[in-house]
Amino acid sequence: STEVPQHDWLADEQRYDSGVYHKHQVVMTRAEGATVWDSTGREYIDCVAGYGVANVGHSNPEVVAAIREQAGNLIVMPQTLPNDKRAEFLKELVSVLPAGVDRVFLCNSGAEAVEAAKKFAITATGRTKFVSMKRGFSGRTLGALALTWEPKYREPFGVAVDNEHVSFVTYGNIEELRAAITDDVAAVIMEPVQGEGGVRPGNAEFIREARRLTREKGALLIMDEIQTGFCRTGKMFAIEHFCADACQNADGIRCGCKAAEECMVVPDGMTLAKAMAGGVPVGAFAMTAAVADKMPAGGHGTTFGGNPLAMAAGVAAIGFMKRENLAAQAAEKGAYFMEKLRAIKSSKIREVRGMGLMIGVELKEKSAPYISALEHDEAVLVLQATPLVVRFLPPLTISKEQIDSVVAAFERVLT
Ligand SMILES: Cc1[nH+]cc(COP(=O)(O)O)c(CN[C@@H](CCC(=O)O)C(=O)O)c1O
Repeated sequence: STEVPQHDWLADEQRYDSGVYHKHQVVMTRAEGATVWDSTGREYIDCVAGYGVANVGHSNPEVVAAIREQAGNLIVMPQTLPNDKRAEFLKELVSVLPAGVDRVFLCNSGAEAVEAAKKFAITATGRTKFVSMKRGFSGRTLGALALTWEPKYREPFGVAVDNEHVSFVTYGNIEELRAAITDDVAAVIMEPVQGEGGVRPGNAEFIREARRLTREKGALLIMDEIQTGFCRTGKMFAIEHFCADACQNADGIRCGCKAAEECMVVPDGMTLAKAMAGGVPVGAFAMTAAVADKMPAGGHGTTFGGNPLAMAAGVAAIGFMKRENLAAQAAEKGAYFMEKLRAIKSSKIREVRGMGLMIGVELKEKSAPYISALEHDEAVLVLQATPLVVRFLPPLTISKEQIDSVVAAFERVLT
């Protein structure tokens, strides 16, 4: 049952929490697939999925079984001591990454992956400047925050956020990008589809030019696939949408199949996290050998990175994605979802945009009241992505019937 004894969990969480989060007045106790239940037994359709983490569905049975088995065998083992599950995960992950991006630093979150990316880029190039994107989001830790555009996230921390070494360019603007990549730039970092910044898909010309310019200038290209990765956008990784068609191999799950120097988009590094282990906290900076080999031994580290529990969950999650062809599901359901949203006749909608099941609806007014109405009146959970955008990040296992219910609910709250 999802109902828990009527202890006031909400009061306890609010009393002891740090206070950084705006707490919704609910207590979520169980989830399965794309459904969540609260402590009163109320059932929700979930288009939050833990901020785009539960791609394989909440409590995916294969992931749960893998966690159960591993928990009984071995939960912790630091990375100085090799482990079978970690080796299996690394092999499975590299099998779906672009060719040549086959050395991985394992950690426990997206921000940690970005922090690692910065350090590896510095040792790989001997440079310390970065180019990031306006409206980009890289994380909340101080190093990742310096690459994150939104001033309200950075301002409270003043000069502790190192803005001296970061320049921001308009996403998609090749001229600005060209001017920003000076000889002291270690790396350009960008999301193939900007998520928290309002669900803004990139375009092939910009991404290919970023690849060409960074190669020319001796800087790294780092693609942040923390939110777009693992089937979310209709491909295993979003950069595959921007490969030249000729580069797509038969099963389409792997780009960069050409030699790296020819490939138009294969990055020097990719930051990964969120859905990678089916919901268990995990992060990674995947990179080429040329980048990995320049980091001094012992130059970075993490206690929990590569722990056998997360690794076992990750092996199960990636296996599920491949076997269920989850990327194709996301592509098909995403097209269906966006078609239904575009069919809504409402003067409040400015634009429906996205890729696969990473969808944003930009309204002509603040989205917060509609997000709140969806939760309270319609039992549908959705996210914001800047003040005007409603963001839908459902589990990729969501059913067409659930999509229809979400669209009908959205239409009702807009009228
Ligand atoms: C592209 C991207 N990069 C890095 C991160 C940082 O990952 P982590 O350290 O594991 O949170 C996130 C989190 N994206 C969520 C931001 C949540 C927050 O406000 O903080 C999101 O898009 O909502 C991203 O979407």
